[in-house]
Amino acid sequence: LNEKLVCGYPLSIFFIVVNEFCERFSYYGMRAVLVLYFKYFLRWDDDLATSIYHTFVALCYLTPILGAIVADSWLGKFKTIIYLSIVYAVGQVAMAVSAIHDITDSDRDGTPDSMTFHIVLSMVGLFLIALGTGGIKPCVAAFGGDQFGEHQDRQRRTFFSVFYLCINGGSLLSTIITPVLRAQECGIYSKQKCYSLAFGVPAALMVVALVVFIIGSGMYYKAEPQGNIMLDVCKCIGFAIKNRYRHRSKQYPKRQHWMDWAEEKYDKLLIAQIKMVLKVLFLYIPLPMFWTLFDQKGSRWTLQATTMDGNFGALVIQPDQMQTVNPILILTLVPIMDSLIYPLIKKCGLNFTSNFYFSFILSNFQKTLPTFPSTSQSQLKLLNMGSNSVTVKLPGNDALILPAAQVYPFINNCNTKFTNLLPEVILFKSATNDLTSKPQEGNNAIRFVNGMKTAVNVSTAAADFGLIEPFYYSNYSQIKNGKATFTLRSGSQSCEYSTNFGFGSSYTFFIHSTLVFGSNCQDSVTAVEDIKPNSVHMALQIPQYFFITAGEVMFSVTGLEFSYSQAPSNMKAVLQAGWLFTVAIGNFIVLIVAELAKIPKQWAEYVLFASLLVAVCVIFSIMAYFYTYIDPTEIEAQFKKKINEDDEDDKSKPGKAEVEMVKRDSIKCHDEYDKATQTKM
Ligand SMILES: NCC(=O)N[C@@H](CCC(N)=O)C(=O)O
Repeated sequence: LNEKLVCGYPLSIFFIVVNEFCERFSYYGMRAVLVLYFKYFLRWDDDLATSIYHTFVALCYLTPILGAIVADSWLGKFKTIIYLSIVYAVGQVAMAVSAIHDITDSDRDGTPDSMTFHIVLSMVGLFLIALGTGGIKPCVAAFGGDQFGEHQDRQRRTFFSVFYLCINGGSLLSTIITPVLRAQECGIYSKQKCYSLAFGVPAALMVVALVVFIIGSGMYYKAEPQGNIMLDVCKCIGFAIKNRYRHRSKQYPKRQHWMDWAEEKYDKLLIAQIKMVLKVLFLYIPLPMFWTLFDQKGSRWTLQATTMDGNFGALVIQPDQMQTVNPILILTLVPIMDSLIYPLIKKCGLNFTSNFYFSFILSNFQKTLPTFPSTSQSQLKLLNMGSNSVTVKLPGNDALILPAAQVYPFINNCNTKFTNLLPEVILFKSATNDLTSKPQEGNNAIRFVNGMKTAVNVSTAAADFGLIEPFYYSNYSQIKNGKATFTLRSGSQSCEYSTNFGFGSSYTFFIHSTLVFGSNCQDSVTAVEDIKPNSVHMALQIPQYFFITAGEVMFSVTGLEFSYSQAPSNMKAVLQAGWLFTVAIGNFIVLIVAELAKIPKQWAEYVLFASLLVAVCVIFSIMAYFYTYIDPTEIEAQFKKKINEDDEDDKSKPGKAEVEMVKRDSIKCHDEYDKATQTKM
């Protein structure tokens, strides 16, 4: 092993953790703006955007198997990391290029003319990123673990904690930075939201990650790959199953483990190693449920945040920025757990090496949306633009008294026709122009209705509503939260109207016929609330972030180290990939339950997930109780020693009796393995 030590730690791990920091910056930075890119750049709807997003995340956690097989069986971890990092960086560059709208904007109107080009290039980019990020992920963690000697167990545990901190440091920074970059405007012919920059910076960070990793090259301990181990494993398992089936009759004595049926053909060391791996993989079965809940931060929880109030006083938080709570909590909780809680638990004599905590989903639902018409209905709004109340009689309905400057929402069957309304009563048919969902990104959707006999121009610093004809209305414009001042103009005369906005509301502003330009027009505009502003504060999401992150710290950091320490030497990356595979399954569950099953009530979906997690938690606790810790290095050393001794004996006294003895010894050694794994945790 590498002997260059700093404070008892190999110097090489410095390059590995910096590489991980940059790589995670690249991954999470790109992921933070991905759904918005699908929605606003590629113009996909919510469902398609969410489905492709979760499919991509799931793919990123499926490809570790590929990377691990290549690393453990063929190229070794070092070369696999280098080659796949190049693939990864190319993918990130492809994403950045796919987001340059000018490439296909031949008419220079600000929108791409060939969406197919952008879709194809971004899908190719995402595929390469999934291959790269997933492929190197199990290799980097295991490669870091490889840098420690047998006597450095404590340092290796600390390494995995620091490794996790770097993951979250990178993710925290990028989740803050890339949404800011995305919000900038850039372009050659026309200025648009700068997704290319938001993808370009992660691409640059991936190149930095690769360069840092290469700089450390001379300092790493590089374990040699040990042949096509996965093929051997599959063949060995296949043979054991076949052999067991062939000897299913009662006349054959039972063996301790079904894998022992491979003994006739396969090396006992390989069989023992497969047993170690299978034992751990069996323990992983309930784990995807944790990731099912965990990975909804990026979708369901962010969508929930769009319906909440993000005003934290001096700070206004955007819905997608709430995700940064997770890395912030990780950066705080990991040091507290490592330096305080775990040592305290150890002092109390409790064994707490394998933890699995469930989190509670605090589902806060809000009724800020009005009742919208069903598909067989239409919604009408009656606006009285006059200065006196009027009585309106609609066919088949009682007479309505409509006060001055008021709106009356009215649901009716599509086919009813209304005629002969008073000139000052304006009729809106909502199917064509009313907003029926919360405005995006916590913005407010605003429109104006002109009740004057002259055309009025309305504008603010952020939006231009254009010239509104008499008794007509403008399109909706998006206004951010806070105070907005609208300038109302007719010819050379103007006046100003100011009001405050919260998050996620929709208003129709009526300009009265009595408005006099040149004076204060504050009293001559009436605001009618179509959709209430978000009333539940985003801070209420913090407890749910806290619980899920506390669960993550106890479960995921230890799980990473557990997967390394319990894996045989030739399958370290493979077991890391098995661990990551549970994340992929978790995301597929989200895809199936949340996206395809479409449970109508969101609270019912949350309750379903939380109940499943409680059940899984109980099952996992029982499984973990019966799990016995092993020391793969020691077991492998015992086997190797025995094999060497047998070889020596074979050389000096070849003969049938000796061969039998070797066979017996081998079986004894195998029994020792079984005994060694009987001790409970
Ligand atoms: N806080 C998220 C995080 O740290 N994620 C890690 C680990 C994921 C895992 N399944 O181990 C990451 O590497 O992104």
